[in-house]
Order: sequence, then C-alpha cells, then structure tokens
Amino acid sequence: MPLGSKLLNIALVQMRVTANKATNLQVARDKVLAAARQGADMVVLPECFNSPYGVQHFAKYAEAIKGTEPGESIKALAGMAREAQVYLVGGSIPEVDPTTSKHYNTCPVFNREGELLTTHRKVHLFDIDVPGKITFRESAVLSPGEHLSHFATEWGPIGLGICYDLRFPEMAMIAARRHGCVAMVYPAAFNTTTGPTFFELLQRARAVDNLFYVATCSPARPPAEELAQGSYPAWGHSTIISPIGEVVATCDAEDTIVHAQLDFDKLAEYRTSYPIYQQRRFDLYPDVAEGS
Ligand SMILES: NC(=O)CCC(=O)C(=O)O
Repeated sequence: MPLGSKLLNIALVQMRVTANKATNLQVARDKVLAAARQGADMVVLPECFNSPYGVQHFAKYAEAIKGTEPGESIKALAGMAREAQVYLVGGSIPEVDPTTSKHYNTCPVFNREGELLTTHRKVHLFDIDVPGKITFRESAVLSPGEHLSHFATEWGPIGLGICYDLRFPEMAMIAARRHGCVAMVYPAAFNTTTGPTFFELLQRARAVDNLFYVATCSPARPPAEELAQGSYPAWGHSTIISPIGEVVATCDAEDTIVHAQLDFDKLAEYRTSYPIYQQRRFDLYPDVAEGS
C-alpha cells in the first residue's frame, strides 16, 4: 500500500479458539499469512484468541507483555506481523503485569516490522447478569485498564477497544475527536444471548456517532459438543461498518476471514455532507473529548 493511499484493506480473522495455546498461535499465524496473501494491509484477531474465554482460564494463560521478557504469544504475534508485513491488531490475550501481579485483558498492536506499537487493556470489564441466560464477571480476576488507546498509521490514527468497551460511546468519541481517529477496531466476543440484540447495533451506533469506520473481530463459535461442556457461546459475526452505518462485510459464526476495503475519501465526503463535527453545541452540554 503506497503511502498516502486512501484505501485500507482490512481482514478480520474469525478463528476457532481451542484450549491449546500452541495450536491457537499456529492457526493465527496461518490465517494472518493467508489474509496478507489476499491483500490485507491490516489484520485483526479475536478477543482472547490464544485462550478459551472464561474467568477460570485467564490466570493460567496469562503472559507478560511489558517490563520483562515478553511471553510466547507476543513473540509469535510480532513474528506474524513481520512475516506477513501487515499491521496486526493482535486480538487480546490474558496479560499478567509482572510488577503488580495484576491480570488484564489486553490487545497488542504491531506494525509491519513486527514492532509493538501500543497495547490496550480492556477498560470496561464484562460484568453482567442476565437471569437464566448469562452471568459473567471479568472483574473477579481481571483489573481494568486505565488508559484509552490508539495507534498511528498512514491512513490516520486508529482507536482501540475490546468488546464490552463497545457499549461506551465516550471512548469512541474521544478517539474520533480528541485524537482524530478514522476508525475504531474492537477485538470482541459477544455471545448468543447479547450478540443478536446488541452487537451490530452498537457498532453501527459508534460508526454513525463519529462518522468513522468500525471493525470487530470475534472468535468462531465452538462446536455443539464443546458448548454442551460449557464453552463460551461466541456470537461470531465479525463485521466492518461504514461511517454512515452500513454493514460493509460480515459473516455468521463460522471459522472464516472477513475482508473489506475502508475508503477514506468516502469518509471525508460523508463528513462534508453531514457536518456534525462543526455543529456541536458545547454551550448546552459538555465536550467529552476535551482534555489532553
Ligand atoms: N467479551 C465481552 O466483553 C462480551 C461483551 C458482551 O457480550 C456484551 O453484551 O456487551
């Protein structure tokens, strides 16, 4: 992709995640390389791509990212990004901070040289209770991140969130208006209870709120026999949404790679047609994007 190009080819790797970390890393590598062969400039992996998603698993699979020798998943991700020569939004992995022993749900991002550009620690932990359907309490094991995150690319800055973060419009608004982000990327793992009602709706809302692209990447849904044994029922439906809320590309719950082209000339056109960036009334309500 030549510098200054307005088109970004993105690929969402909706992969099956197993209990075997080495297998997950190998599958991720094969799929990142396959996506690059299809022309992807940026590849996104799912939330918790190296470990089953569940509070009972986080500590067992956790690895250090910073402040010491990086763990095997970080080394593997850096290698994949370098080999495929893509920006890699490395889904998320359970992270342990070696200085505090706290655990996080963390998204690492790499450039085409395999250098770690940034990490996003999930800011809003997934604590919900839908009686008779799903109870989940990430905060039983994880600590919340304390920072919002974005990274620079030749297409413009790109904001990061992880799954439940998608429900909080302020994060996306701050990315868009404080940092000038042209897209928001969310590794995610909604489920068969909340996914049908909320997943696409939230993505379309965040896109339209900010007139930018939104991309999400989920694990594929496990097979019925694993669900019967209590595996997390991932909703799948990895999706790319345009700045005016159209579904550009999506899928169901299967193991697949979703490709789409983000067109930033179109984004500029939409922002001219719908000049909401110039029309806000901060004399009537506070600006959440104010600050450093
Ligand atoms: N992994 C998550 O944060 C799940 C979020 C989710 O399913 C929701 O409804 O929100």
